[in-house]
Amino acid sequence: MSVGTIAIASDHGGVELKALLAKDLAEWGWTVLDLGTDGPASVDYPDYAVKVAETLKSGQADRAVLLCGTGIGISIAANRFAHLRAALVHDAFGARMCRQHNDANVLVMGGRTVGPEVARDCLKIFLETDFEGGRHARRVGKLSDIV
Ligand SMILES: O=C(CO)[C@H](O)[C@H](O)COP(=O)(O)O
Repeated sequence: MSVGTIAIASDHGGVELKALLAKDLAEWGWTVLDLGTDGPASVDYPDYAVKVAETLKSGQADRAVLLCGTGIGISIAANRFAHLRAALVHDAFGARMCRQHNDANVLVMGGRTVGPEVARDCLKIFLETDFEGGRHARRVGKLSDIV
């Protein structure tokens, strides 16, 4: 039985890590919407942030994973959309805090900056950690006021 639906996308710099994480997600019971890219050919990371933004906007998924070489470009692109709170994460602490304090709905990592085991840990924590609300809800609410 599916535990939920999650979108995943990357440019060529994150495509190998995407394949590993998509497999993990399926094994953990998630329905995975793989929005590409599908191979090593060079592509442009903003296009994949747009795909994720559209997928979350439509309600087909309410969480996503985005990957590029460093995670930097694709997180910049994702955070141009008001309904995305994309967190570039490199370790377990960041993965936990982006959920507890920031209610991040997009986990971003770099295929060239984190190894598969760290990435897998971060993803698991991201999925299993709840938003704490309270004072953080006020601050996250203010993010929505920034146009
Ligand atoms: O990390 C990235 C953006 O932040 C890209 O994956 C990276 O810039 C792609 O580089 P190249 O075209 O040299 O493979």
